[in-house]
Amino acid sequence: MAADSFALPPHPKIAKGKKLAVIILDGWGEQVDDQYNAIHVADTPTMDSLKKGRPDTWRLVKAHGPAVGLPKEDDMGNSEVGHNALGAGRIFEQGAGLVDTALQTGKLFQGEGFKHIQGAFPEGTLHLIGLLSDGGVHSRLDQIQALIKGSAENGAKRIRVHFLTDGRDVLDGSSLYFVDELEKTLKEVQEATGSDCKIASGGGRMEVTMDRYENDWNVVKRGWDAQVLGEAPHKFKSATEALKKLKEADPKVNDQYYPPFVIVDDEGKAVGPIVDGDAVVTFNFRADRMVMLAKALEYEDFKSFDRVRWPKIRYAGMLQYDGELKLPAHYLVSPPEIDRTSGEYLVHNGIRTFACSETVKFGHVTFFWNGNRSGQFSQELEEYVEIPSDTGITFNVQPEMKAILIAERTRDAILSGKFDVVRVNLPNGDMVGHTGDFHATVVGCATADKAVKIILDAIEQVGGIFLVTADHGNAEDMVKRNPKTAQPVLDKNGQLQILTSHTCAPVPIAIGGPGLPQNVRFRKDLPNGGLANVAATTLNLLGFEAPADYEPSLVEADFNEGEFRNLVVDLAIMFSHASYSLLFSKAPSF
Ligand SMILES: O=C(O)[C@H](O)COP(=O)(O)O
Ligand SMILES: [Mn+2]
Ligand SMILES: [Mn+2]
Repeated sequence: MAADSFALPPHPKIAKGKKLAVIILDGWGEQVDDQYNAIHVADTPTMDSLKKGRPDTWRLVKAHGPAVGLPKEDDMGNSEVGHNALGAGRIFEQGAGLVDTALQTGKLFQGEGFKHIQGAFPEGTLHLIGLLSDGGVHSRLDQIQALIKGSAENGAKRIRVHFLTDGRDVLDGSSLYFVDELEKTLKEVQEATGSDCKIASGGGRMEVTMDRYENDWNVVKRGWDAQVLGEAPHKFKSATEALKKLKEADPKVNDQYYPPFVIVDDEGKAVGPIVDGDAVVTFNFRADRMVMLAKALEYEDFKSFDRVRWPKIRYAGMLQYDGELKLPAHYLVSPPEIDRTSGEYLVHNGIRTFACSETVKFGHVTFFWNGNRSGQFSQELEEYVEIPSDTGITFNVQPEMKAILIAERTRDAILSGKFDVVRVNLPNGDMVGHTGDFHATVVGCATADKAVKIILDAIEQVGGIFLVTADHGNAEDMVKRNPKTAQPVLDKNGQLQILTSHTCAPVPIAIGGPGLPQNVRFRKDLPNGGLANVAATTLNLLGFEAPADYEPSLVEADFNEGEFRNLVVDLAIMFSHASYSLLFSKAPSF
């Protein structure tokens, strides 16, 4: 597309020139207000004040299922699809659905990526690495099963699976079930095709491999040692034995945090290290938590940790994870082509942008926001600030996270006058919510609310506009519920089942600030509005018309500000004429 076609016409009724703050509360949905809703229990005066009695400037938007490009209505939202929709202003079919289609049509096994790995099948082993659950956020069990089956049918003679247990997008403790299902599939495929299929290593997703945004390379190194080198502090004969024994040894260990382990044969030898001539597929479709491993597997020049051995392999991602870096070079399914994001439009229209979060969410307001593209569109017009996250602790230990620092940096950016728009992600509701620690999540939500206040105060000072929303639910529901009655479900011991995952709840969106023109309010004719409608909304608030193919803006302006000012002046003149006429007992002459 030619650069000038990025030029956006001015909005006919909303003037340019007001500073805009776009605040994303990560994992902050709207749900029944009971004692399991950490947002409800938390002290959140700022968010409460944006809602109460403000139907024109507060509403809910959809953040799950097809509204954000996911295959099914019961697919909970997540950060990738949520921020993609927020930034791109359109709904793209996301990785989950694209992989489904490629598997159903069989195209996955005919594409360039599969042909690439197939080259290793005659002599080498096919290794499959990724998250084992049916969460549907990073990967899905049924896709992994289809991939194993299809690979064996298409020539893979030896398959080794290196899995990561979940407990974050699904209930903690469910990993035993998923391992069982995986073992069944491996056995079935082995019997049906004669391929030698085994689990080779494992570990919990937060402890092994699935770090993101380079927060802690040790996580990836622990995985590398187990998956590639076949070395880990724990060795077992089977994955089921591993999960059971590790839990017995340390009852506090949970699915998210299992230490790395390798599966060994009767001689104690690892059954599946990755060696020269092998093929590797990282089967997560979601990018953020696979990029670091992809770099370790793919880059010759790599210094983030000592790989000890860098095997010469044929590697493919389930998808290409980074369109800008072209990482990895080979992939089984083409990623959604998220183009012409709102960030790109802004730089073409001279808007100066500040984006900020802490490491664990930094890529959300940059990489995901920009359509899974690393780097800035413009060095001159954009500044991206990353506040280092805590490492080596779970976020319930420090539930305040870096929210106040993010807010203070953003406040300073607003007051500096150097930016037209700031966008931030406040991580607490999500990151602390994922720990399942209710009280810590309450503290996290209260902190996020304080951070919102800091940013809103700065907007007040500069006469600007704010837009506060969220990317999906999490902290508003911390227990598993019966879908019909909404009552909490107890486990067989009569205990509440803690919900560590996201939800399908809608999320709030609020606009305001002294710069919000009095003629602007939320439309009432978009009851099904979702996150993809937010980009056009922000462009409007900056005084631009949104691109024609963007999902419609959530705001309407019933007359323009100039008209509004004229009306006020006319009324004032009328009033003074009337007073004058009355004073001199003459009939008003207008
Ligand atoms: O990766 C994670 O932390 C979870 O699977 C999903 O959380 P997010 O979508 O909020 O990042
Ligand atoms: Mn999120
Ligand atoms: Mn999350």
